[in-house]
Amino acid sequence: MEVASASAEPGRTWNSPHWTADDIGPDFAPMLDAMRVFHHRLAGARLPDDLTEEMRGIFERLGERLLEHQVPEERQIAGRIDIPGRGQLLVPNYELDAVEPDFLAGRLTYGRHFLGRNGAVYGGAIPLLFDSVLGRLANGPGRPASRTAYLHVDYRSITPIETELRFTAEVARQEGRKRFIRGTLSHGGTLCADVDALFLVLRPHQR
Ligand SMILES: CCCCC/C=C\C/C=C\C/C=C\C/C=C\CCCC(=O)SCCNC(=O)CCNC(=O)[C@H](O)C(C)(C)COP(=O)(O)OP(=O)(O)OC[C@H]1O[C@@H](n2cnc3c(N)ncnc32)[C@H](O)[C@@H]1OP(=O)(O)O
Repeated sequence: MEVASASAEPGRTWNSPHWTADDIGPDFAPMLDAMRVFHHRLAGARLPDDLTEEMRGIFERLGERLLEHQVPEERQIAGRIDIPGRGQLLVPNYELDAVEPDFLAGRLTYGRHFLGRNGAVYGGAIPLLFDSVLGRLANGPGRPASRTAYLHVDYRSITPIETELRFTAEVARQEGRKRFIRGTLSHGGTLCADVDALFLVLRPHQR
């Protein structure tokens, strides 16, 4: 496996380090998909004690096995690879339908893991999505790395779980180091939330 340095490279962009499917083996992405399904079912479950105990044992044993495979951030795969979900479990998985230099559009479904109350997505999971999608646009190909300075999210209507949602993100304008990006999240014709964000291109000493 070739090891690229994410943090020491001044011109790094969205895709650096550039891990490929060869770096993860055939089972990594399906294993994460299984974990996602597990998260949703766990959030929706009332567990009997014997199953809780069995699961605790399994997780403790698997957690122990992961210890010997810990790597420094520069070699981390999670969140650094261009596969659906970017190889991590923090941000809800989404699919991109349109990828242009100044515009992205896509779809996602928040599962039960992201439930707040009454069938609605937990509010904080929405800026999480926006930071990821808008951050991806802000740090797109040919753009030097930038960091979120603010995300202003307005919740316009309840965002339902287990329902396909659509999002957009577009570069509104660029002023020097400042990239102003806005986005929307909708359900059918209903706007669920929108966002105005500022990303600041990093100065040479910043990382
Ligand atoms: C955790 C770091 C991650 C870095 C990511 C880097 C690379 C990405 C590479 C690949 C991409 C991969 C994934 C992308 C996916 C998601 C992206 C997520 C990105 C994040 O999730 S990242 C974590 C959250 N993020 C922070 O942890 C920021 C903490 N913070 C700072 O690091 C500084 O605060 C900084 C750098 C923002 C600014 O500091 P600075 O010293 O460079 O700039 P300065 O203060 O001089 O401001 C210059 C001009 O911007 C105006 N300005 C500044 N801040 C403003 C604000 N909040 N509101 C309105 N205006 C503001 C000033 O008013 C001035 O304006 P003017 O020039 O007109 O006077």
